[in-house]
Amino acid sequence: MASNSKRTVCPLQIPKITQFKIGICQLKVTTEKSANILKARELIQAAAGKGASLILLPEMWNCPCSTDMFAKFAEDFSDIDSAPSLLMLSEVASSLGVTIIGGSVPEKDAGQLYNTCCLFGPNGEFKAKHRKIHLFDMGKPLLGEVQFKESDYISAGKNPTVVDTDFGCIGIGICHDIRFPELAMLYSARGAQLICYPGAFNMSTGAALWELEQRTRQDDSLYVASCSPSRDSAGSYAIWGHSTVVGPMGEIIATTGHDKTVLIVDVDYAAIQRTRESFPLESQRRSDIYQFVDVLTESSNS
Ligand SMILES: NC(=O)CCC(=O)C(=O)O
Repeated sequence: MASNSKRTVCPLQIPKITQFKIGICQLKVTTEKSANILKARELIQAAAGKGASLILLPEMWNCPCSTDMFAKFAEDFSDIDSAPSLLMLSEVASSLGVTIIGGSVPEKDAGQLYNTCCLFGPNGEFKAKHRKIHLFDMGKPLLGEVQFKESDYISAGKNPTVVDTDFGCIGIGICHDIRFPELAMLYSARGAQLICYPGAFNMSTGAALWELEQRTRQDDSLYVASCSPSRDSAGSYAIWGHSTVVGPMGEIIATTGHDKTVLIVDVDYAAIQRTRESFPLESQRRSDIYQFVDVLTESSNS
C-alpha cells in the first residue's frame, strides 16, 4: 500500500479472516412479523449450513416495504429481550457462530422511527447499528416509479457506520445510501474491505441503476455486497430483487434473480490488494484539486 495511505481509522488493519463465504438471504417478506422472523432464521441456518460465516439480510426483512407499516413492525432496541427480530439474530448468530449483518428493521426510539441495520458478532453480541442516512423520497416520477416518501415516517440517521469485525472493516449503507458515492469513499478512507448494502430498490431504478450503483461503489477497489427482499414480498412497493456481490475490479461475482433464494459467495481479500497494486488510485488521488471527505470522525452507533 502507498506510504501516504489515509486508510488508518479502522483499528484492525489486517482482518482475522481474509477468505470466507458470505451468505446473502433474499427473503420473501410477508405481513406476519413472526413468520418473517422464522423464515429469516431458516435462511440464516441454510446459509451457515452451506459454509457462510458472514450473513447478510435484506432491507426491511421483518416488515413489508410500505411506509404505513413501519410503525406497527418497529422494535425498541434499548431492550433486546423485548425486540423479537433482534433477539432472533443474536441467538442464531451465537448458536451458529456466524456474524450477521441484519439487513434492516424499523427501529423506534424516543418517539422517532429509523430504518436500522444491526450487526451481531459470532457470540451473539450486538456490535453496531446503522440508521439509514439518505431516505428515499421520490420527486416527480421519471421512469414510472411508484410514489414513495420515506421521510414522512422515518427519521434520517446522522452517522456513517464502519464496523471492525473478524472479516475486517465493514461499511454499512441501506438502499438509497448506495446512491451517494461520498459515503462509500468515506468508508474506503476508513479502511473498509467490504461495504454491505441491504436494499429494496424499486422496479424502474432497479432495472436502470441497481447493478451500476453496486459496480461503481467499489470506487476504491473493495468488495460490495447487497441483499434485497424477493419481488413477491408483501406490501404496496414492488421490489427489484437481484442481490449481488461485486469484486474489487467492479466485476459481478454472483447475483440472484428476483425470487427467494440464498446466495453463497466466496470472498478473498487478496483480490483487493492485487487490484490496488495494479491500480494505485489512492496515491493518485488529487485532493489538492478537489476537496474530499478526509476529515474522519469515529463512527458512532446513533
Ligand atoms: N428503499 C430504497 O431506499 C429504494 C431506493 C431506490 O429505489 C432508489 O432508486 O434509490
